[in-house]
Amino acid sequence: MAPNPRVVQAFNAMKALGISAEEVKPVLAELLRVYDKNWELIEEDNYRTLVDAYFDFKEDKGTDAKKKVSVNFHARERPKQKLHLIDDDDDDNQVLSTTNKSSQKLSIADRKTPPGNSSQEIIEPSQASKQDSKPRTSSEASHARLMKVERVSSSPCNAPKYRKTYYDIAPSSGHSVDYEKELVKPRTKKPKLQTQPISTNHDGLFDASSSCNNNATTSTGNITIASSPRGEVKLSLNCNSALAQPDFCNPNLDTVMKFMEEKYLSSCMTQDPQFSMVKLLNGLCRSYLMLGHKKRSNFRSSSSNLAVTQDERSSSQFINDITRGSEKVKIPLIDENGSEDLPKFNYIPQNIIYQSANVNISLARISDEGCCSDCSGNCLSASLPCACARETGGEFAYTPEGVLKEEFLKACISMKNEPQDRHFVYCQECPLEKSKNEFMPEQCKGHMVRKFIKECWRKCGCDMRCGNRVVQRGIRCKLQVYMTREGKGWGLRTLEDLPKGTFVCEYIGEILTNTELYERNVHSSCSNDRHTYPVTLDADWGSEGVLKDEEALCLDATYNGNVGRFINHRCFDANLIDIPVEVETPDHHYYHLAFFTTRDVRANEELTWDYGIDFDDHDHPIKAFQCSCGSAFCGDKKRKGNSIDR
Ligand SMILES: C[S@@+](CC[C@H](N)C(=O)[O-])C[C@H]1O[C@@H](n2cnc3c(N)ncnc32)[C@H](O)[C@@H]1O
Repeated sequence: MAPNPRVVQAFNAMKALGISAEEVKPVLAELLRVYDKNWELIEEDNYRTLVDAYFDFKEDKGTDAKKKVSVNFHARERPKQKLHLIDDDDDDNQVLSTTNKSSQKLSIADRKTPPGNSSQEIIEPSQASKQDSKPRTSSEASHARLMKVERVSSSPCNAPKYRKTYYDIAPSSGHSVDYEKELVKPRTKKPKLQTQPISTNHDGLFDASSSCNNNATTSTGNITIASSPRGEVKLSLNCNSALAQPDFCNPNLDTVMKFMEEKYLSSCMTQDPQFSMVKLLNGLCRSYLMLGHKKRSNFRSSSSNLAVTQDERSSSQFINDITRGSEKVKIPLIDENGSEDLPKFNYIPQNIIYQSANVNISLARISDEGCCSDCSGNCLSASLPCACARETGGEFAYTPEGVLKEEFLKACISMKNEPQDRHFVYCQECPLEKSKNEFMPEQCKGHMVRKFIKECWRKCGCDMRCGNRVVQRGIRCKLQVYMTREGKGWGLRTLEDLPKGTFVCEYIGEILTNTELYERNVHSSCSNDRHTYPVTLDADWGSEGVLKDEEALCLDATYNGNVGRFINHRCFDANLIDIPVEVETPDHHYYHLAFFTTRDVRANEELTWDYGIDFDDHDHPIKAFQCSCGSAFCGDKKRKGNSIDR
């Protein structure tokens, strides 16, 4: 009978690797039995399954130890650039040092992990053939392979254990130097893996731009990705002592994976259109380092599904990104004392209508005079300001650098801090008063006239990079939510210097009618929540006749909001100012409320804005609180001081 051509081909493929048909035969027979004669599974990836099974078989039989295949990722002679195959003429049994001491890198074969160094590898593990289950299809088979991620170190702080992977790691030769291990090179022509070192910066950040950095033995933490032409992929994370502090222990790999899944798979991939592998690997590095720096990490889901890391010794709490990937920047939260409950709210990057608010967004409502359809590119670089600058007196509010123009900012600040009588308008029927007493409303107490910014929008001819589109492009600054020391609860600070006039964030929340807010407040008045989060959108209230209920709006960030909900109040000299911004609605019943810096703000300063509240007004939607803003101009302090004097 003519031999089965598939068998012949398999033998030929193995022969090319220096393995004889005699040796392959029993392995192939066993594979055919396990895979129900599914040749595709055996043939895919250039007979990878067969090769793996062969080596497993050899090892299980405990034949010649010298034939063990080992793969060296940390060799001193790490290939500096692209992939090579191991030279056929390489000496058998050549001993390679796995770790360059000066590089501080460790092989997974190291029995002892020196303090401050760690290495774990995520390796596509051994073939499914080693498992009992029989995959039915090729995709099931590869899925099975991918899903199984072996942990090199079984428990944090323990020395990594040897384990079988689809490449065996030769046992230590009993070298007396902890950092050095010997690996026996294969006698066979097993292709050497291509290693491509990818540097990380000192935050443990994966740096794609430096992925061509050939210096694989640099002492900075890095990720090494190795692959061979046969498709084997090995990802090795290295953290050096500069990154790992004394309390660093290898985090449990399952924990890192779970953390990654919660953080990235649920947020980045589903919500972030900018999701990329670089981001994911960045996250992996960060997560690994972060979790490693904690003696013990646990995950608990608050109502907002945020992954919280707690350090049990210092009881500090840390959330890597409260936005869950919904902003362009991550916004971490930290509570150094771990004394407070975590904020319970749902992060939303854009306002959302709760129920009855009438927010009429339609292109038809934007007149041709209300947009710049003839513009293109960047409106700020046109010789004459376009129609969108009309709202701000024929001049754009922004500079080409993207900050607010000095004069515009100055005017906004002075209207807020030194309001003149002419800066107030009075409603015929004030929605605020009406919600308090529908049948016998009191007289309107007045609403401050506000200067608006008007940004270009969808009907305009310019593009998204137009300098007159700042707020709509979202948060760009590095911010952090932290627990204040003055008893104000959570606060927001900047992690970088911010020039005067910089856009920081919007105040985002549910869009409620004033009546809805009032009812919400009545219902929640018995709750113990000491903080309140509403903002009235009353910039235009006095200028029209009588507003309908669904036109008198506010934003409530109590249950749904963005980072703006954490900005605390400061009397008079706050470093942020809230400015109304018209984007998609030409009427000013609804608008965006954007925060800009009032001066240069240094990194780590708390960001504050003046809520404009009257501490004597107990009916104000923002519940009165004892102000600890620390400002020399604190209205609450003055008020108390006066009442004591009296
Ligand atoms: C919009 S929230 C600000 C974030 C809030 N601190 C938190 O922990 O969620 C407003 C609440 O913060 C508190 N707050 C803000 N500024 C304050 C200040 N200067 N002094 C004391 N409490 C303040 C008040 O309880 C107020 O109702």
